[in-house]
Amino acid sequence: MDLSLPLRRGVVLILSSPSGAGKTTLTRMLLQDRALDLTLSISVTTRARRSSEVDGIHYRFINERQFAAMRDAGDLLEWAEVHGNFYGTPRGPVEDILAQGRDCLFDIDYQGTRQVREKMGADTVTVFILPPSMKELRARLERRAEDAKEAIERRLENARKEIARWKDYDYVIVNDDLQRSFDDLIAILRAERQRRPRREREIERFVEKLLSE
Ligand SMILES: Nc1ncnc2c1ncn2[C@@H]1O[C@H](COP(=O)(O)OP(=O)(O)OP(=O)(O)O)[C@@H](O)[C@H]1O
Ligand SMILES: Nc1nc2c(ncn2[C@@H]2O[C@H](COP(=O)(O)O)[C@@H](O)[C@H]2O)c(=O)[nH]1
Repeated sequence: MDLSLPLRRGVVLILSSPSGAGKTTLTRMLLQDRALDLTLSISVTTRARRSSEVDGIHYRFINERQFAAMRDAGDLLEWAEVHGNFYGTPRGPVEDILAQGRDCLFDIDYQGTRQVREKMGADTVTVFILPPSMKELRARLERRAEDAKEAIERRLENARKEIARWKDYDYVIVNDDLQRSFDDLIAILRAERQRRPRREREIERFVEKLLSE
């Protein structure tokens, strides 16, 4: 057995939703729970920074020329144009996290989800977050008050197309009660971490020792 390899395969946990359904809020809750030991994949984007966002923590904010250079150099694991801006996942940090057998959390759209699933296969676990109603989705975007009125309208127009992708996902959560949605996410993560193919090396080693008794 190669002792340099991690005992467990890391989970590639992807959250997607229409804008305003709550995936960023849930992502932050997951990251705040240190015991879960999740690491966020920090995307690059050409979108303007919101007042509540910090460069390097929520996104790396770059211009279109820098984005094209990363994409053309093969430095992005996936990328997509979403609501008129470019977004992408830098490849290096994700590979480092998974090589350590640790889990990586992604907040990306359905186009990126498809690309990551194609590349990472069975390591991928995908969760789609739905709003309880379209009225509440609008209310959340307006209450958040981080985007211009036109940007909110554009996001709401795109929401119907995005919601139609729910069948592409392994799990679907209707984010009505935030705490219940969070609990559901933790249940999904715990169960996925226990799946036998992810723990093959760990269990193999244990059984070897068990049978040698
Ligand atoms: N279950 C919930 N009940 C009430 N408000 C919520 C709930 N979940 C999230 N919110 C609020 O809704 C707003 C939008 O949430 P959030 O920013 O997490 O959405 P998002 O899906 O990440 O959107 P985007 O794709 O635009 O980043 C925030 O103000 C957040 O506090
Ligand atoms: N395909 C990708 N989609 C991404 C990435 N980072 C974020 N996103 C998605 O974009 C929209 C809008 O996000 P916002 O922060 O501007 O509200 C949302 O659906 C995100 O999930 C990425 O690297 N790749």
